[in-house]
Amino acid sequence: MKRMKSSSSMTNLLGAHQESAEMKVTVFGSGSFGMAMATLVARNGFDVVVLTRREEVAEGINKDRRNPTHLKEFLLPENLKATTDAVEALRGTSFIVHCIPLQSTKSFLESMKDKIEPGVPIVSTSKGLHTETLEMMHEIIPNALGRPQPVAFLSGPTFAQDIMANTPSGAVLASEDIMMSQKLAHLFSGPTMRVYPSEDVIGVQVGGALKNVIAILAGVAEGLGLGINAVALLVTRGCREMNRLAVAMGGQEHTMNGLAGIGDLMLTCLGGLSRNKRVGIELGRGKNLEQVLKERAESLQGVAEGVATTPAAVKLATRYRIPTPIMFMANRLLKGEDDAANLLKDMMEAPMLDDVSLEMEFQAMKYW
Ligand SMILES: NC(=O)C1=CN([C@@H]2O[C@H](COP(=O)(O)OP(=O)(O)OC[C@H]3O[C@@H](n4cnc5c(N)ncnc54)[C@H](O)[C@@H]3O)[C@@H](O)[C@H]2O)C=CC1
Ligand SMILES: O=C(CO)COP(=O)(O)O
Repeated sequence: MKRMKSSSSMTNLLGAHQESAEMKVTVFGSGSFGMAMATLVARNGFDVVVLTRREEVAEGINKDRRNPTHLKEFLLPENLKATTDAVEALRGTSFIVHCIPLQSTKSFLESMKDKIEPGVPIVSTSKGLHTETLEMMHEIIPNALGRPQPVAFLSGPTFAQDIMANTPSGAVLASEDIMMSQKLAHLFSGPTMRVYPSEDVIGVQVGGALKNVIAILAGVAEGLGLGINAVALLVTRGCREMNRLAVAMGGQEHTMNGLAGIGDLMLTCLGGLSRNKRVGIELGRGKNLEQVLKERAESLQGVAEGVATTPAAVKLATRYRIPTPIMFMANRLLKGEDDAANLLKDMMEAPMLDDVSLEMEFQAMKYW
């Protein structure tokens, strides 16, 4: 296919999809979401190259048009290729879609910093908070690269499998520059994907990170066999915690009421495909976290970002003095400090404090 000679600036993104056949997109990561994003933009006509760590994955994609480890039931578009060579993956690229788990992003990007052109936009799809530094992707990316880089954040209720199946989905794409959000949102949009541009970089990222924490507890309730009332109770009260913390951190309430907030929370907590909810289900059934994570790693079930995000979420809630008893419950459970049944009993017995100030509610929390 015909390529633009130099495609590293935002101006090259103007006019897509008309120019899509001339633009190359690089996707970092060949896991479930890397494959879904690569397929989505390939369907929009871009030449896509997936950067993978594994030769057999690159070979499967290039020769058989299937990823042998993730979503292998789906035949991939012909204009989607893969390589293990970062220089080849990035040569002449117009933008990058980053689909590497958040906790691994710093070391991954540090190793890539000399290979990524400073003007190439990176669209991050990673959902989480760094366990130790509490950073989000808008901090991790420039810190790892050691320079500013145009960045945007795509988040919403988008299970990889449904994107591959080409059923209707929607998401939000945020960057500090609304013009850039609009252009990039357009590149992901198509007959089965609506992407809404936003400037709320914080809200979009916090929504995607915290919904995974609540999803673990939704899974726990299901694993304990407590019924849908209990799940709805946890998810709704969890949503309130998520919104309050996001706003305290600088996110906008309307973002939390949209696809990147409640939309993703509903999908993850109530849909059947969530890895985070699955971790919770196993914990609710009595397995310990170590056992659950070992089994998931052995069967390549993919990252459950909520596990590493939960300790960071409670530290941020403490920093901002936001009462988040459900997130604290998740943290105690993951740390093995209490069992699920006890924690839920405590939650039901906690005093009703809805008509007091946030600070009084924060001080009245039991565990922290
Ligand atoms: N799977 C889904 O439905 C969705 C996932 N996401 C987010 O996308 C991100 C990626 O998720 P998935 O693709 O589902 O995870 P996954 O576990 O299926 O794949 C992760 C990929 O990253 C690679 N990777 C991990 N550590 C690496 C490192 N240090 N260096 C190089 N490559 C590394 C793995 O080899 C794998 O290809 C997560 O933050 C997730 O929350 C967002 C929306 C939907
Ligand atoms: O973020 C997701 C969908 O929007 C995927 O959720 P899980 O990571 O829990 O599978």
